[in-house]
Amino acid sequence: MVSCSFYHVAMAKPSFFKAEQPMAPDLSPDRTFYRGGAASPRRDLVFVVNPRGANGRTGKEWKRLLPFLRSRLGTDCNICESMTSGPSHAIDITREAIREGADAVIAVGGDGTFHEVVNGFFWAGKPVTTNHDREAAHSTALGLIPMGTGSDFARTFGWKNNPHEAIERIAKGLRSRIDVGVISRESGESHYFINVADIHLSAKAGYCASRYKRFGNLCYVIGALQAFIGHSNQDLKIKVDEGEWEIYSQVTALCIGNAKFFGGGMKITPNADPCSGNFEVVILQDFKWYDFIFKLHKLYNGTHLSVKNVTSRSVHSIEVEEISGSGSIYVQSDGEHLGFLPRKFCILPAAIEMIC
Ligand SMILES: Nc1ncnc2c1ncn2[C@@H]1O[C@H](COP(=O)(O)OP(=O)(O)OP(=O)(O)O)[C@@H](O)[C@H]1O
Repeated sequence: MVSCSFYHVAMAKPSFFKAEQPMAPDLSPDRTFYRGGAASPRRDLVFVVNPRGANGRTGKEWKRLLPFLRSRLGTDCNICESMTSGPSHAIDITREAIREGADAVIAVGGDGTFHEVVNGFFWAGKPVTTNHDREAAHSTALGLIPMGTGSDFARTFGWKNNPHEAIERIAKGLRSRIDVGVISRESGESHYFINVADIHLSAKAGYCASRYKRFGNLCYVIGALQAFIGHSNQDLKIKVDEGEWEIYSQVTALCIGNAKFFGGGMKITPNADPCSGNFEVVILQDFKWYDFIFKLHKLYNGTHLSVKNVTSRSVHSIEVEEISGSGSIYVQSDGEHLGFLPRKFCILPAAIEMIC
């Protein structure tokens, strides 16, 4: 059972705050939570809110949203809110909520916050599970109230940055199992992603864009322009589905899609489907700066796969190494800077149950 009122995770200050009205009188204080059970169906929903998301708009909008959230979900659910205090805090909150048996952990913010919540579903290479033995069959669902700058993951499902619609989805409670990507390297921890991981120019553009989030979606344009400075296409070594190494010459960007959109609405991997058990890998080769001017509209509407020097393939795993040995080829996942090549990307089919 999640104790919503004062709950401590790795930090000194409480992480969950009860954001609901008093408990219904017919429920005993030491009640057990069984998802979907007939006896006591009150569910613990933990909302992980990034108050700094979308340049601070998420925090303000969340405050306005709470009364509606309470009235729509508070009758059947215990609503716990937890504000993130900085980068990576959402990971700790999520792990703790799952261990305590939360029915769902719902990210409130953009793709970065959602990405951290997804990473909180795993620890030391394995899914996090509840501490309560009696709830061995229990699994915590993942939810999203998109309120970010780009909110790219939500676009694959056709969801808008509309919190009221998101709350209706949570109230309906429909769930589907979706795939998650895992990124590894020879040394170091695994890292998880749910939307798109990408390499080289686009990853560098994302890294640059993150410094200009105060300009809203314009940050992606500024980031792309900045990334072009000093950019050169690179030959990369690629191994797909544990096959032979192949060389792709003059790669501009390599994108691994579990879902379709990145960079604030660019439909980069248009055939990706988070329920398919595969990634779609799209590789752009030998692009010049003017190609982006003439082909940008195709990248946005997802019709770029027929363009010269663009290839697409469906894969379960892909390893990517650079040939030049510069150690400076950017990697990002879900819009978050991850470091530099080499990396291996594998799909974990149906890894998480998601509120859809
Ligand atoms: N309290 C906080 N203060 C500062 N940064 C935070 C805080 N909590 C979380 N963060 C960081 O803010 C980053 C961006 O947040 P988020 O993704 O929610 O919004 P966004 O960047 O505006 O949206 P999008 O990623 O969809 O473009 C996250 O990666 C997270 O690490």
